[in-house]
Amino acid sequence: MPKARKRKVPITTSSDVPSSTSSSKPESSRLVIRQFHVLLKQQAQLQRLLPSDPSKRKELEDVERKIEELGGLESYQRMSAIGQGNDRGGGSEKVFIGWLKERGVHERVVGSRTEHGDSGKLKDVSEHFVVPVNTSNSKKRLLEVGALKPDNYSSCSAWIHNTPMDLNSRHPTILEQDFLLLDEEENQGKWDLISLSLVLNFVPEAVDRGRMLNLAHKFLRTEGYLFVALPLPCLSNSRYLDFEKMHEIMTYLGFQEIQQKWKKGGKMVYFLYQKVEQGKTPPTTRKQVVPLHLTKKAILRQGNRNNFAILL
Ligand SMILES: C[S@@+](CC[C@H](N)C(=O)[O-])C[C@H]1O[C@@H](n2cnc3c(N)ncnc32)[C@H](O)[C@@H]1O
Repeated sequence: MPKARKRKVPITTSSDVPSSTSSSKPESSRLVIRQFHVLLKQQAQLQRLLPSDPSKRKELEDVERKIEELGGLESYQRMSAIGQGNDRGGGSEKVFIGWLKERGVHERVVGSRTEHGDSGKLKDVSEHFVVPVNTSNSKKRLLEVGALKPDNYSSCSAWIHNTPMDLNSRHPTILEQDFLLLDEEENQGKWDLISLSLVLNFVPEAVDRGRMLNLAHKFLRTEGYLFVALPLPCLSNSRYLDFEKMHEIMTYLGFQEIQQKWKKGGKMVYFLYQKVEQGKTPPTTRKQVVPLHLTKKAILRQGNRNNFAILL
């Protein structure tokens, strides 16, 4: 008898919508997270098709209804916060902070400036969010994209000025903002540190993930640090992305990989990148014409894989 084929379960997929989204069990939260990722991807695809194919409206409405039934972004964030504790033994900020300390970043801050402490060195970005303007010895300006909690970096407040941001703010001090829609001119070279922890895998379209990394490069000052955390299967078991390709994408964008952390059979992979000084980047890796193979999905591995990809 032929062997029954196991159904492929991509990293972002699950088959059933759980009947309740209020459970705090890790399996239940993972289920909601996966289901949510699938629906977001479907929503993005349908939104792209809708202008040329109005018949997609009904499908889009169905998908959006399912997102609502799952509890929307708020439910997803609640489940992610549970996952954050259960799967990783705490937030990934610990990894980022540890790496920054190893590099002595915390030692280069003179004094501990408060948000309003240096007159003339502050710039209003909104009514509530004040970010210090770049000075080499001032607190490091961190943009934490995808912040579920406002105080992830409070233990480093002497040397980090954090601006937590999310599509859906869960706290008055978290800026509600889509990173992809930030003003490019206003943010160019403005940040010392950017964190994209479990954010790239939330973004439904591969080209938007590439754009997110490109913007992160633009928004960092030269030699600034980018922290990226992803579920390990995004690299270890993707049809389209592996460690080598990730390295190629990041190098092309103008990042140097400084640290990498993951373990076999583990759930997460963490990277620390540094924005390479303009003059030091080899001319061939600068942003001229993007090599074709970085703009299209190319199969790297066959078999039972997920479809995670990043395209430039
Ligand atoms: C899985 S949670 C990650 C939370 C936390 N950073 C962690 O490591 O556990 C992903 C968060 O990223 C946010 N997010 C996704 N795309 C975003 C964007 N373009 N701009 C701002 N936030 C975004 C989502 O709203 C969600 O709250």
